[in-house]
Amino acid sequence: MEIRDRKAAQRRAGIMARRGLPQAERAAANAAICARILAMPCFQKAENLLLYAAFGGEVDLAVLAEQAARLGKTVAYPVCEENFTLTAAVPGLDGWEVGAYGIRTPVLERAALVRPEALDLVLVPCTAFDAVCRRVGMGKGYYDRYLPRCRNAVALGVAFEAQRVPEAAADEQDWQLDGFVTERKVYRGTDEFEL
Ligand SMILES: Nc1nc2c(c(=O)[nH]1)N(C=O)[C@@H](CNc1ccc(C(=O)N[C@@H](CCC(=O)O)C(=O)O)cc1)CN2
Ligand SMILES: Nc1ncnc2c1ncn2[C@@H]1O[C@H](COP(=O)(O)OP(=O)(O)OP(=O)(O)O)[C@@H](O)[C@H]1O
Repeated sequence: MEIRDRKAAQRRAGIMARRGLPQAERAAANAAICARILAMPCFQKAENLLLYAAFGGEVDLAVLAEQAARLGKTVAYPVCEENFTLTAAVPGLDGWEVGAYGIRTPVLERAALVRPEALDLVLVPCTAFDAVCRRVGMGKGYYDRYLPRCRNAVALGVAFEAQRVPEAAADEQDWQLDGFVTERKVYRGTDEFEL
């Protein structure tokens, strides 16, 4: 099978897997993942974070966002712009709308922007991943284009164990993540940073 087709199949299966988690299991896994990230040096040291607003059964990082704000960290969210680029935006007062793909998104006009080089930690959603931290996303390449610009940030994938596959269908363009966090453990992708 072509890599493109394997990717599409893993994407479909991963979306089904993350949506199919029973409510109680999902809640427990979300809590465990947030607790795990909270304990990581790469989170504790980070001043500027890029999170995401969960949709389609993704790991929900709301508890982590709350704690990060309480700790005085800057918490930005991705906004989809032209040519599949992302902008990191910190929502202002009354600063949310339903944006591209039906995802809750900061209103750019009321947001403070964070430059990609200023980010210390990027939490990356996925549809499927593997133990060496290859990632399959939603298929538009937003993060593959954006992560190389975040040259000072730890890129940490976030997923449920149910989304893990033996070998993710990644290609040359797919950005290698520094690690992946699930409810079970932290997987290490590179040794560039302390996680
Ligand atoms: N929470 C969250 N925010 C994010 C992302 C993400 O994966 N999760 N993104 C990460 O890139 C960007 C948005 N990328 C997206 C790309 C495609 C589709 C989408 O729904 N595509 C198809 C259907 C996909 C399918 O079911 O196979 C469509 O357009 O209909 C959604 C988001 C930026 N924000
Ligand atoms: N760094 C890049 N520069 C330009 N185009 C890219 C880059 N990375 C990926 N693309 C293109 O984007 C499209 C989608 O890529 P891919 O299937 O890897 O997305 P994905 O990683 O699953 O999605 P996402 O990052 O949005 O969650 C492909 O056509 C690919 O060629």
